[in-house]
Amino acid sequence: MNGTCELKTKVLNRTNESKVNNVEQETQNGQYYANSNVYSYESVVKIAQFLLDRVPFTPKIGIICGSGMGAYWNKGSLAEALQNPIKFPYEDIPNFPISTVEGHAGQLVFGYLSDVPVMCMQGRFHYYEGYPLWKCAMPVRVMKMIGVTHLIATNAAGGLNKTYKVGDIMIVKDHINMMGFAGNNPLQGPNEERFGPRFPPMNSAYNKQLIRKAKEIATAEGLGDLVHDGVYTCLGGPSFETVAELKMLGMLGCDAVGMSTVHEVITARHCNMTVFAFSLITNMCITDYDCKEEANHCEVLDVGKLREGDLKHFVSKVVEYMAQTM
Ligand SMILES: O=P(O)(O)O[C@H]1O[C@H](CO)[C@@H](O)[C@H]1O
Ligand SMILES: Nc1nc2[nH]cnc2c(=O)[nH]1
Repeated sequence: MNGTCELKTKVLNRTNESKVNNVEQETQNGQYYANSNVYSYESVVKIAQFLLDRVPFTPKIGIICGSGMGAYWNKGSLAEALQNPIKFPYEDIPNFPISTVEGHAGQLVFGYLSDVPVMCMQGRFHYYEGYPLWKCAMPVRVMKMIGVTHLIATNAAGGLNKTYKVGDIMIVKDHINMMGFAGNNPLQGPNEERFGPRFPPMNSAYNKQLIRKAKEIATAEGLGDLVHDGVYTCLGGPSFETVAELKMLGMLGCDAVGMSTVHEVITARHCNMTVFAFSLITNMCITDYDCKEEANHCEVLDVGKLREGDLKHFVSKVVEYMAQTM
């Protein structure tokens, strides 16, 4: 595998400061909230318009590729499989953050999956990269402004549920917003009603019909043994969890743990997108003090590579089904 576990040379200091300042200036209006989103509604529309001006179709399905699933060296990966792709490196999109994590190529790709137009984030943004949650989730709003109604969020996660195995797929049926417990939420700050309501409900965040159908698809495609549904939780990272933390998360009812997705889903539901999400279980969480193994990002990327064919096939079928229901 090319480039496994070498930190990208593109690091935060390549962020275009003047671009970021533009957004801040548009939104300050004499009031600045340190913890709140500096992307005004208009600035998100502008980003969407920049992309719409350059793409001859408008996708209704948006996909976020998890670690290893959107790596540029994984030629068989989901993002690399889009037909007739039009690619936008993040640094070329006005006011967009950049990806700094190995396994996240750092580009938006528009193209066709099973003849259905989609847009795909080949690389997402994480809190531990230094981005606030509202910035990590901002591209979801761009998707919405482009016309996306259905979000597929994928991630790599550690398996807490003892019945899971490395390489399994956990369809997310619910999440526990641990960062929210600590008062951190992507919707913090003044609410922009044009995106959604001040107090969005989350009890039906993950579409039940899609969960049911995805399980049927998995069975029909011979992936039934790999697929579970469960509860995902996101911690801030970048450190992996201690044994005590993992034991606690298990007791709380978490089946898988990662460092993403929850803030994207909250933002998507806030603007009324239909959400489907799944985790690729890339490692089993270590809850035994005598275990000599340690969690590591190489393993996460390697399992993404191993499962790329199955995941591409699974997502293509889910996309086909979604397109029929629109
Ligand atoms: O959630 P994604 O981006 O798939 O990646 C997961 O894998 C990385 C750790 O190996 C972390 O970024 C964690 O969030
Ligand atoms: N927090 C966390 N994120 C992950 N991403 C992939 N595996 C893991 C894990 O074990 N813990």
